[in-house]
Amino acid sequence: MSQRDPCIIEKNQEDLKNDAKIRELWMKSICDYDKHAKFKIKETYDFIIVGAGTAGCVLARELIYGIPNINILVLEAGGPNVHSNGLISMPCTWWGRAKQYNDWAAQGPEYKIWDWDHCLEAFKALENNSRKNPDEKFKQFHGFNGLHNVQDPKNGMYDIMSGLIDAAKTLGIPYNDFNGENQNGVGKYQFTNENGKRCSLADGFLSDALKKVEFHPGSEPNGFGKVVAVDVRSYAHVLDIIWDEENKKENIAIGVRYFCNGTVREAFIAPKGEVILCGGGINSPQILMLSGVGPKENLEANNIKVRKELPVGRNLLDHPSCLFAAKSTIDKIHHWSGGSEVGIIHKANIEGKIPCKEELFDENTDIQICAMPLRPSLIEGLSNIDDNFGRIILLPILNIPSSVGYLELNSNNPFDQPRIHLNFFEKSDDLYRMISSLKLVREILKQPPLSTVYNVKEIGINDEFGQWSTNGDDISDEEFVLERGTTTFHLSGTTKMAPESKDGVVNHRLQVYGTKNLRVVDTSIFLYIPTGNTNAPIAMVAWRASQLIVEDYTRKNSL
Ligand SMILES: Cc1cc2nc3c(=O)[nH]c(=O)nc-3n(C[C@H](O)[C@H](O)[C@H](O)COP(=O)(O)OP(=O)(O)OC[C@H]3O[C@@H](n4cnc5c(N)ncnc54)[C@H](O)[C@@H]3O)c2cc1C
Repeated sequence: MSQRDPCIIEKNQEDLKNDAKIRELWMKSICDYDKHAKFKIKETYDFIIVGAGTAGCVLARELIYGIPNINILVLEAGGPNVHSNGLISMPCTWWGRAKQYNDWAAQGPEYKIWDWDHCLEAFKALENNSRKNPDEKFKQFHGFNGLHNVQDPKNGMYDIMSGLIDAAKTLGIPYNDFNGENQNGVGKYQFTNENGKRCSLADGFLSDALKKVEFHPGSEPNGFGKVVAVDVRSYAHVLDIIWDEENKKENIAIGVRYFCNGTVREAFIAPKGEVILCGGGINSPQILMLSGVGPKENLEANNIKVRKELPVGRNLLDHPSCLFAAKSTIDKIHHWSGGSEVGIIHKANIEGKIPCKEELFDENTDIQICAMPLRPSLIEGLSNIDDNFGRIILLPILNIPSSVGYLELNSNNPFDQPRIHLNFFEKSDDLYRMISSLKLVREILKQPPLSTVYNVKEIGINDEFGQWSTNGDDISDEEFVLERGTTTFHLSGTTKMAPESKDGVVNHRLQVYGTKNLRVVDTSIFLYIPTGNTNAPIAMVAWRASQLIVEDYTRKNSL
């Protein structure tokens, strides 16, 4: 990848202005928003999918091809895929892991549909891995015919990244291809890439879903026909769920209210249809709570009538991380690869010490360190860094955090962000494990060839992306972690899939307890946060969910 194209930068700035304008319009109109207003347009669909992120795109594609003669409405609060900015197109890593799925399945016999065998089948169905000459072991864990492109780095790797691998090996960290059976060790990532650009699920799945358009004339002489297609609306912000007021006790979802083009609209589902929330770990719980499904206290405090009391917004999970930088005075980094080329996955020491040999070989890993080369002067937003040296960025991520957060409504305004309490490092073992990983990072940087050939020197930990603390001497590791620890954007767990008696919000088929025609399919449903990046696991969940929805729809139709 060469320097950022000035046209792209200009376009991004234009997009940002538009976003601000749209938001301003939303805020103005929402002040006048009257829930009892008469709506002019009545739209009916078999499925309404809320959110065209990872899960929503997979689901739209799998449902439109999986069930004959249906139409689907996808409502997306953000802009169309083509408006995504340059940063979103950067390549980055793909990583999924197996073990925890059997824990999901262990919750009861009905949860067996989520055991590792079922999940692996779904992972493979999604993936189109372009590895040349994959061996049998690799084939066991990867798919080659799906719509989600996964590649090895196209142009090889920077020498300094090979140096990092050698330095890690010097410390006794084993080399491993961690996209296979075991995750511990140092190795190279694969990317969700096509032609050097990050390939989203919208590129693979939503584009394919949009290709299916059929018209079926009505059977009666003057009967209406039906368009079989996926209708995607961008800048369409879902406000809440419309319930069947004639059967109040049953909490039957019949549609959604959404805001688009300056007005509040309604869309409805056909009698056997469903509303499927794919708004992500923050917004799906928010929509549920705005619709009266959630913790009684928080709903009542915001003047929302409680329809079903459930612990929505609890169990907020994320992977805390600390961005750590080292500078090489050897001028060998000419551009930003834009992705984590190398990873080190290890078990941390619970007392905050450098992990010992046994821990480095332990397959029960709890830390992932992503490493990438970076030349700040080439990156928009980092121009405040006045030197022109190359850097290695190392990002230790706590893959199995003990601390759990929660979110709650700030108000009943759908455009008001919920209050998010991440509670990072609340449990001391999280803090010590992160400190252990930082110490390991420092040890790696001291090893040859990093210390010899590349003259690598630690700079410190990131402060709001770009301002590095001077070095590790003037601030303790504990302060480093507590002050600079940040999100990895893997927010999950807020409508967890578990029995209702165990604080679940959705059942094993992802249906919201105490409601009808309503599911959640996104990272909110994770019981435990996956021990790795979340994009592939949630795509997998959406693929599995599509099978469950097809089964249920077929069953309803045969009655
Ligand atoms: C900056 C960043 C970098 C990341 N990098 C990686 C990575 O390298 N590897 C990895 O595996 N994971 C990565 N992730 C995490 C990954 O993107 C998420 O885990 C994944 O996208 C979650 O999928 P989802 O379907 O649950 O939600 P999302 O993909 O977030 O989709 C939710 C969609 O719903 C829409 N929406 C929300 N509210 C409403 C509403 N009220 N009405 C209508 N639409 C609504 C949103 O606009 C969004 O499009 C990254 C995340 C971020 C933010």
